[in-house]
Amino acid sequence: MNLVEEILEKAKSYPERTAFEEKDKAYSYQELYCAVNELSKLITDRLVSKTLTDQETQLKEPLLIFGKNSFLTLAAMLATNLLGHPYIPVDAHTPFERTAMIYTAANPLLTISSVELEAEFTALFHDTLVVEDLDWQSFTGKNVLPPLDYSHAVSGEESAYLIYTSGTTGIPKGVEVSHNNLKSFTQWMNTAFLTLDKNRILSQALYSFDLSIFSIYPSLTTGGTLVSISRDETINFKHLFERLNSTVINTWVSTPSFLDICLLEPSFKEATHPELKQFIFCGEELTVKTAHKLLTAFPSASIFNTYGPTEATGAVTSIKITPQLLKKYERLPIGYAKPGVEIKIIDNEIIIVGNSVAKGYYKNLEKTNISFFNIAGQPAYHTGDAGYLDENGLLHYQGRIDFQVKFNGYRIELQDIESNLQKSDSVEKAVVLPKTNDQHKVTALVAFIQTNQKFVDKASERAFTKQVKASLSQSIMDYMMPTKFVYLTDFPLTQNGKVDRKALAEKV
Ligand SMILES: Nc1ncnc2c1ncn2[C@@H]1O[C@H](COP(=O)(O)OP(=O)(O)OP(=O)(O)O)[C@@H](O)[C@H]1O
Repeated sequence: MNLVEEILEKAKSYPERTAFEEKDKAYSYQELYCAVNELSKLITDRLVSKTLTDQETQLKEPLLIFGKNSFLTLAAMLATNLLGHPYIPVDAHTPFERTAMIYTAANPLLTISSVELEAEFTALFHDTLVVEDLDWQSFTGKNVLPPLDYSHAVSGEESAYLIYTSGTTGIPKGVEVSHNNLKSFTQWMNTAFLTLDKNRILSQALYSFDLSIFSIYPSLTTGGTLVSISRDETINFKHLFERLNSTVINTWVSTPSFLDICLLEPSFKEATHPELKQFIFCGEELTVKTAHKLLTAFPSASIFNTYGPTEATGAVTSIKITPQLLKKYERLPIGYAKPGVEIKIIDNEIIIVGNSVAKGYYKNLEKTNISFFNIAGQPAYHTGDAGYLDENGLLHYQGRIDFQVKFNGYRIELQDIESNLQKSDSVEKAVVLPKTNDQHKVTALVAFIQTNQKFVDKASERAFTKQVKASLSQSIMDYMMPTKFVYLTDFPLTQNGKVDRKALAEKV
C-alpha cells in the first residue's frame, strides 16, 4: 500500500483521533482526510485549466508547497502525493532570494501557498493556488467519508518529495527522494524505536528540513498525533517553555542544539514530563555532554542518536545511548545500519549503500554524478563525512571531510578539537573555525566557546583561556591548539536548528 493511502485510510479506523495538534487547535484524522480530498480537487481543477505539454502530464512534475508548518501545508503535501506529484516544501520564512533560486532550479508545475503571499513572491511564482482560507471544514461533518482515488498516488520508484539543501556552493540542490526510499525509512522508524500506542510525536523541524519526516510519516502511518510547535514558538523561549509545559509529548525529535535550548529550562525533566518516553536526534553531532545532561534530566527515557544526510532519506544508522555508552566513549558512536542499507568506509569516507539512497539531485546531473554512484548494482552515496566502523560494525563519526584544514603544514580535523574542548566542564559547546588570508591559506584557528563563565575583566578572560588551553593540551597535539579564543553566551542557530557555522565564520 502506498504511504498516502496508509495514512488517509486511518480516518476510517479512528476518525475522531487527533492527527495534528498546534497551540490552540487540534485536527482529527477525518479532518485530514477531508482537507486532502478538497485540496486534491482544487489542485486537479487548476492543473486541468493549464494547458500542459504531454511531457508535463506524463512526468508528474513537482509542485512547490509554500507555507509554515501548519495543518493546511501538511494536507497540501499529502494531496500532491495523492495526485502522483512530488512536493517541494519551502518554508514561508525562507528569504526571497533563496526561494527564487529553488523556484528557478525546480521550475514547478504549480505553487500551492498556505499563507498570504507578499507581492514579490506572487510575482515570482507564475501560477499559485492560495489555500489560506480554504473552507474544507464544511465537508468534515459528514458521517460517510467521500471515496478517494488512490490509483495515481506516488508509489514505487516515483518521487515523493524534493528537499533543497544549501549545498557547499550556496546554490540549492534538490534531493529527489522516492516513495520506496520514504517507505523504507518509515517502516524502520515504526519498528526500530519504541512503539507507543497513540504516540504523540514532537513536530518542530520545518517541513523544508528532512528531519521533519521523522515526525510526519511515523506518526501518521501509526495513528499517532503530530504535536506541532511552530517556528514562532521555538524562537521565543518564553513561548516555547510555556508550550512544552502545557502539552504532552511521548516522542521527541530534534537536533541536539534544539534540545540544548530546552535543557536550559529547569522544569524540562522527567518529574514534570513523565510521559516523555523517547528522544530521537539527528542532523548534527550529539555530544557526550548533551546526552549526559539529558539522561540526568530524564533517567528512564530511551535516547537514540541517529545519523544520515538528506540524500539518504532522513537517517540510516541509529544507536540507543545508555549510561554505559557515555562512560565508554569520548565521542558518541552514530549507530548500526538500518535494514536495506550497508555502510562502507572508502578512503576514510562514510559511503551509504542501499535502499535509502535518494534518486539524485533534481535536474542536476553534474552534481548527481559527483556524489551518487553504484556499488555492485546498488545505489551508493558519498557523504563527505569521515568515519570508521569498529569490530562490531558500529559506525563512528569523525567530522565532515570539508571541515579538515591544513594549518602550518599539518592536516587538522576541526571537529576533533571541538569534541576535546567540550570535555571541559566550563565549556558548554565549541566550534573551531579557520581564519584564512586572501590566498586561502589558514593563518589561525579560532575557537568559539559557549560558556556560562562571567568575565569581569580581560584578565579574568585570559586566566580562563589559560585554563582551557592547559586542559586541551592533555588531549590534542600542540599544532592543533587554537590560536584565538572567543567567548559567547549562546551560539547562532540555522533555520534548521543546527549551529550556524557560517554566521560564526563572519566573526572570525
Ligand atoms: N548523529 C549525527 N552525528 C554527527 N553528525 C551528524 C549526525 N546526523 C547528521 N550529521 C551531519 O549532518 C549531515 C547531514 O545534514 P543535512 O542533510 O541536513 O545537510 P547539511 O549539509 O547539514 O545542510 P545543508 O545541505 O542544508 O547545508 C551529515 O552528513 C553529517 O555531517
